Amino acid sequence: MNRPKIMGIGELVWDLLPDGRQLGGAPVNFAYWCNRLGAEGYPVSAVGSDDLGREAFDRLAATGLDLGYVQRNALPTGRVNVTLSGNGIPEYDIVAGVAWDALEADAGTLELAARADAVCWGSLAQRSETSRRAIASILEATRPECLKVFDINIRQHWYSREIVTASLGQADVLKLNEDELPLVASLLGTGKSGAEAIAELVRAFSLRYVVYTAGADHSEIHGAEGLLSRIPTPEIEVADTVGAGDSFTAAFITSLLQGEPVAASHRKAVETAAKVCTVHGAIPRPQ
Ligand SMILES: OC[C@H]1O[C@](O)(CO)[C@@H](O)[C@@H]1O
Repeated sequence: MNRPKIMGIGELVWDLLPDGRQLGGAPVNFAYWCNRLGAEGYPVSAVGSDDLGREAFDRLAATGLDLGYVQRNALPTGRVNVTLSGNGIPEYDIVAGVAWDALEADAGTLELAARADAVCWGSLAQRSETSRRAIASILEATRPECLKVFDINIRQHWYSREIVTASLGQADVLKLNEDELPLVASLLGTGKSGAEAIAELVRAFSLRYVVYTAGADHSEIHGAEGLLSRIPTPEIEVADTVGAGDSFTAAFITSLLQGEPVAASHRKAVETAAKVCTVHGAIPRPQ
């Protein structure tokens, strides 16, 4: 099987969960799952020169990920206070002014971008102008055939109409969930909801796919022809849902690039996300 090169660009954080800290950050979770499912997954992020940064490196290195694109700078390593509701749904309090807010598009990263088969980014890492510019430069360095995946991952108030529309304009694939869809529809002033809002996004931004997850209910893949696949979410014992969406996107994209059809890639995504929900945190602790 071929090993597509897939980059996850943006935040790297320690998720401070009620039962301890876990590595996280959507792009890192994404890269981890791409790698685990048979792609070459590359996290592109930054940590500080502090103890948490060193520990993040050690923990990620133990997973076998290539950390050659994780930068180090003088800011503190990212941290997120995570509280969980009764059914394991997280709420995030994301510390600002941290290492991944100063991401740079260095020569090595641009060179990797020029060879990448897919790149994935979100809205949160674009909260700082520096990282927003770096992400734009990395996207610009990709080949036309590189699949551009915007996993919107709206967190707290860290998004804007400008960031969302600019990223949608770059994307081939959009991933969003049931809370994010109405938010995006209202940001863009479409006045539409549900499947109509998705169809409008596909049309307005010439998207190849919209990957839509509705938590414990179901998920859908949409294309220019409309609904392509719909799968009910399996019933499982949920530890927490942290990182479930990131692993969903990773499995869908990896499978597609490995040549699987949309429906099979969607099934793989559903299975992978279900697995992530049964463990605490986004990246399982090494055994
Ligand atoms: O990336 C922001 C937050 O979202 C997650 O990636 C889960 O999707 C967490 O690991 C992180 O704290």
